[in-house]
Amino acid sequence: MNETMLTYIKKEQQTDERVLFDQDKNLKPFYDWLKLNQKTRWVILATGSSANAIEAARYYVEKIARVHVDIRIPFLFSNYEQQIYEDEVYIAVSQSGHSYSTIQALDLIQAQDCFVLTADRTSPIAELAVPILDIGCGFEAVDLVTMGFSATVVSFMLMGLQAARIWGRIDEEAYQQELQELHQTILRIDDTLDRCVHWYQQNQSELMNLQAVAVIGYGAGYGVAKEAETKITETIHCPMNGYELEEYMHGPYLAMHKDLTVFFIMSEHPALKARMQALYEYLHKVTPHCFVLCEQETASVRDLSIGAPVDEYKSALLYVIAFQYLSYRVCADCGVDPMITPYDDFDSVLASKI
Ligand SMILES: N[C@@H]1[C@@H](O)[C@H](O)[C@@H](COP(=O)(O)O)O[C@@H]1O
Repeated sequence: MNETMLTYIKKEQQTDERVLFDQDKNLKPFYDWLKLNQKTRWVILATGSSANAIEAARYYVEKIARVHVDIRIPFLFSNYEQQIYEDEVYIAVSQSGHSYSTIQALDLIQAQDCFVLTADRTSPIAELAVPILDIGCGFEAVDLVTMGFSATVVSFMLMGLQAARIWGRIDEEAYQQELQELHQTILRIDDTLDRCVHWYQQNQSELMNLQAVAVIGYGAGYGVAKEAETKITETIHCPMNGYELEEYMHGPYLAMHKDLTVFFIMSEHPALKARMQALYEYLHKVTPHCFVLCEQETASVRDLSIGAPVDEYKSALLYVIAFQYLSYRVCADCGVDPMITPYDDFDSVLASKI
């Protein structure tokens, strides 16, 4: 049987559990480095889903380890931002290890603290003389990655959590509790997928006919919105943007119209959730195609509930499944194979992947 995106969405829970259990082996060079260094400016070089995954995990890492995470676009870094600062540690993230711009940017950083986080130790990025950190998810045959996104989120959160532990930001008890909470969140992935399947079925005819899409989030939900943008654009090919809540209110709202479908990621943050609710009240008078993603069960079949409270900072692991499944299912229902595109030669002609 051919593998599809769904094959890998279904593997997320067990894979993330493995990432958790294997962290000391897979992330060892970074943990060893943490014992000798205390650099608090973490520069990430990543593109596409890898950058989105770091965006989804960054606020957790920044909060628990008290570091600053700076996600840079590799091509801009290589061509315009070549200053290398001694107080920074550089982490290039590429699941496949084939993204040319990320490899090129990493190659420019010499004699500095740097690491590569990849799922393939034999890939071109792993050939650079840089310590390798393993995402630990193994090979994902479907390029439209889902399992690897989730595993990258977990890996980066663990890197932050270990920094907090090793640097004494938290004690052993707090570390164990965090680890357990992360595990409990991972153990809800399969249930969340079941909820997404049910939600999709209830709204199938509407979700199959997306004209234009906006996904709005804040905090970790912003990373989810950006990954939704990547995934929906790569698969369904409809006009699509992922926005941060307040940024949406500074211009993009002017492009709203009655055929726009809007997804509101309402993770638990007292002030921002209320602000998102206010935006929802306004937008849903303009377009009937509004969908809310939240913790609690509601009376509306349009709302996708993840069923129980989750730490806002860990919530991306659950909310992202809605957009992964949506991307897969709309293609399946429309009889489209997202792996087949008229632009199969793009990567080789433009050499964006090597
Ligand atoms: N179309 C793919 C994206 O889906 C992927 O997210 C990105 C980064 O890939 P990697 O994490 O392997 O560097 O590369 C391409 O742009």
